[in-house]
Amino acid sequence: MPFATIADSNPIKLCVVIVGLPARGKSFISQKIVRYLSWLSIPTKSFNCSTNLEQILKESGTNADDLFRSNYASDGEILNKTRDITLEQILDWFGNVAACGVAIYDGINATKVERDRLNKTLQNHGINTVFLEAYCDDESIIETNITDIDSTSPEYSKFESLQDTINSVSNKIQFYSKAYQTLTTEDEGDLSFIKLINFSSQIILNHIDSYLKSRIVYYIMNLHVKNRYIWLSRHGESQYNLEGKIGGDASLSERGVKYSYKLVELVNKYIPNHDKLEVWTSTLKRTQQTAKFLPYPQKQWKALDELDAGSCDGLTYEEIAEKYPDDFKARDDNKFEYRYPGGESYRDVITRLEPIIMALENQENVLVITHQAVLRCIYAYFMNVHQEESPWMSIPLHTLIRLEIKAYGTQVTRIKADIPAVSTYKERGTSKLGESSNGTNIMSGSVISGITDKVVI
Ligand SMILES: O=P(O)(O)OC[C@H]1O[C@@](CO)(OP(=O)(O)O)[C@@H](O)[C@@H]1O
Repeated sequence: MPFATIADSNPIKLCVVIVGLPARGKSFISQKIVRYLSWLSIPTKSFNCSTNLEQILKESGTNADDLFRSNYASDGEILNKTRDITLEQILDWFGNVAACGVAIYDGINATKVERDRLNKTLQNHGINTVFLEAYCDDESIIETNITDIDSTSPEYSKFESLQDTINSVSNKIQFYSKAYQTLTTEDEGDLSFIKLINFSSQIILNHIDSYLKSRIVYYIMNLHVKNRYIWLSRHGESQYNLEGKIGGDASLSERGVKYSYKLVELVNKYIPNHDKLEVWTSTLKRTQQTAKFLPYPQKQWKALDELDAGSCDGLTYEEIAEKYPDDFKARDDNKFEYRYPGGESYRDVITRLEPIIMALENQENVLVITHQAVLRCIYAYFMNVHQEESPWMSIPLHTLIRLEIKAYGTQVTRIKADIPAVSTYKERGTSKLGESSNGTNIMSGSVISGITDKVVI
């Protein structure tokens, strides 16, 4: 029986209704919440009003410029239809796909009347609501958002120049601004809401009445939009890796020690501002020995320790297959959920990694040196990898991984250290480990920029 997660302890239907003028970072926040909650195994989906609006405009042959040059009418036919469709999609999702979970209504939701109506309808369908306003009057943030939208948002890819995007967004801002009412406790004190002022420099909370809502608040408080890098590495090859054994607290092999020296070089060469670097390791010897020569502040986190293999700790995969064939098969069948007797599953690791993710969202210039399973979980969060796939990803030894985190996507670059190491990768259906990597493949010793394992929103 797995440990309960916040998904299990909150079997509720929640709709996060986003409020805010264009270029306030609404879609960025929506997508981040989707990614965070999905990573925690909570069914979550974002429903985007402007995608629906575009479709309706197309079908009705209406020119978007004409609409946005007119006066805003809350009950105008096109806007009403857009809201109805978005709401229908959400009700349909809760009705047919997710018995419980979180829907994000990603729209402008400009007026008190519109919000009131939405709140009542959702309540009538047994759906709990929290409004999340992205309020911003700092022109520099708005300008940065427009530039980001121009380079990354599919909605604006049709425009040829940044100036076209600026014009289009400015028209929309003018259109909605005339009617826009910000959330206040005086006017809408009955609503449950989160108001972010100038991203998260100030936050107002009203009736945050459930654990799930407070998790969302805490998460958003840790977000920032600055482009930045996060650096990841497994420890150098360990004695246990050489012997094909899992778990334990072994020291580095000779080649592992070489990697710990090489890592200093790689950091100097590839990490900009490395003088301000912070190094995080687990509490296990092999990660600390790998960090030994790095002259930066170091933090040890118990949460970064390798997945606990329980009664299989210290065995090779072949020994596990022989001694515990049922367990061996059960793990191959569902590696994400399988928990070693007396140990952990990938799901358990994700639960304990939550504080690490919060801290990483809040920070830049961090090098995390940890283990195969833990890195898969961290990587899955940043790269939006599905939970069934994540335990099977290849995270080779002696490789520095750079995650370039941007508002609407993450790009991965792998830097191979050119020091041979065994492979610790076991494919599904076999107890044998993969081919040993001799460090001379095409990636060795060079930076492969632009290897985008996956670009996510
Ligand atoms: O989930 P799988 O693929 O077994 O990978 C996790 C295993 O990786 C290992 C190596 O085989 O991690 P580590 O990075 O700590 O060396 C084991 O200790 C651990 O049990």
